[in-house]
Amino acid sequence: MHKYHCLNPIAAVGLDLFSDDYQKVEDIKDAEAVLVRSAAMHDLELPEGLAAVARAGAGVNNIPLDKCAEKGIVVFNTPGANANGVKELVFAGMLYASRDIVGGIDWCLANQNDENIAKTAEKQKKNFAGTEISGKKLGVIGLGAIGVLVANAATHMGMEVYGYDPYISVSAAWSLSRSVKHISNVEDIYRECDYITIHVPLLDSTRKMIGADAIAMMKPTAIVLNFARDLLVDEEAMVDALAAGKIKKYVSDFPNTTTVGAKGCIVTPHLGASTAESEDNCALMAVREIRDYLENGNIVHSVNFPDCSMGACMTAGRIGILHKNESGMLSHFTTILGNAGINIDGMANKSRGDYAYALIDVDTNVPEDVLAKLEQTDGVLKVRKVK
Ligand SMILES: NC(=O)c1ccc[n+]([C@@H]2O[C@H](COP(=O)([O-])OP(=O)(O)OC[C@H]3O[C@@H](n4cnc5c(N)ncnc54)[C@H](O)[C@@H]3O)[C@@H](O)[C@H]2O)c1
Ligand SMILES: O=C(O)[C@H](O)COP(=O)(O)O
Repeated sequence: MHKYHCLNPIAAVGLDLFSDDYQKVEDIKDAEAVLVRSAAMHDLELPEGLAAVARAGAGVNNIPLDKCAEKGIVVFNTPGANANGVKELVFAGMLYASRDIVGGIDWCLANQNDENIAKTAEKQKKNFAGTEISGKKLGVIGLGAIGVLVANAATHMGMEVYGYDPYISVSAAWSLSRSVKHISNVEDIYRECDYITIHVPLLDSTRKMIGADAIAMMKPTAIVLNFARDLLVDEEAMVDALAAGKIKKYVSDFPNTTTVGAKGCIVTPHLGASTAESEDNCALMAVREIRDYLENGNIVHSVNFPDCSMGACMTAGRIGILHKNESGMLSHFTTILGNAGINIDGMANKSRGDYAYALIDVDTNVPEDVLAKLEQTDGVLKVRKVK
């Protein structure tokens, strides 16, 4: 019986994919797999039996990836599964920032008891007027699952779109509209664009990527949208620039004491992926990833180990070895198995940065003492007997 624990509510349509061989447990200590959305895992004690964490979503800054890797815990996310939900909210943010829609709604509520509200509104509406997005320049920083959808949709809204992503994947590049202008210097976006939207992961290299210098380059009419993570932007500098009228609006999906209530800030409560469709897509993908790993040893969409897949096991046994990406590891494994008289039928070994994974199909059951020898090999993080 495989046991899983949910650190956040996960959509039922996903959990329903678990077969009768799976049991939901209330205590993480008992879990072989964990499903999580944005719950902070950095300070959690990770149980010895934990084999996999699936983030039902994109951002994994709430998960200690290296600590998990060192303990042989494979972390997955669900790339693209909530991208459309975010894309739609980005357009809502652009439109909300273009006219004072929030101020207008507030005005209507404040005047709800005015019998002449219809007439008064006609006089007051000029206070909430703004501009249109069609014909404006949009800069998209980060052209992954979300950035590509935003960029492409913006071209259909009549916007002139600039895209910046020095690490763009081949599949994202194929998906990107030919109308999107390729920008190789992000400063061109800061200087030229009316709307700037950021869609990069929060990493050490991207923290405060939009800093005071970048903000100083922007037009006084610029609108910045941040549906990625608040720490990507120097928000103190942003709030100062807004107060001084140096830029027009900052739209963020990440409420905090710096931005909520500050002049020019429109803040939503992390709603990007909070749609039925996104929640279902993420849950389905996350559960499939966990099942494929626990049942077949396959790693698909991991963020701390390489992807490595051999389909379903058709031989007598299969083992998965999570190990450091160091020389000589494979020869240790083959020697230990060979000395035990175990023939290797098939094998895949993939690496990613400091970590690697070997998936080995064998023609006989692998006994406990052989598994122990593999586990005791220097550089081995965890050995899993899949079959
Ligand atoms: N508001 C929400 O609810 C919500 C929902 C989903 C994702 N997100 C956030 O949005 C981020 C992006 O999501 P995604 O699904 O598009 O991820 P993704 O991995 O598909 O795309 C990220 C892109 O950023 C690019 N990138 C990385 N560093 C860069 C840099 N320095 N400059 C320019 N580009 C860079 C990568 O090459 C990649 O193409 C997530 O990491 C997450 O933090 C927020
Ligand atoms: O990175 C993500 O996928 C988003 O920030 C969504 O987070 P959530 O699943 O907590 O809504």
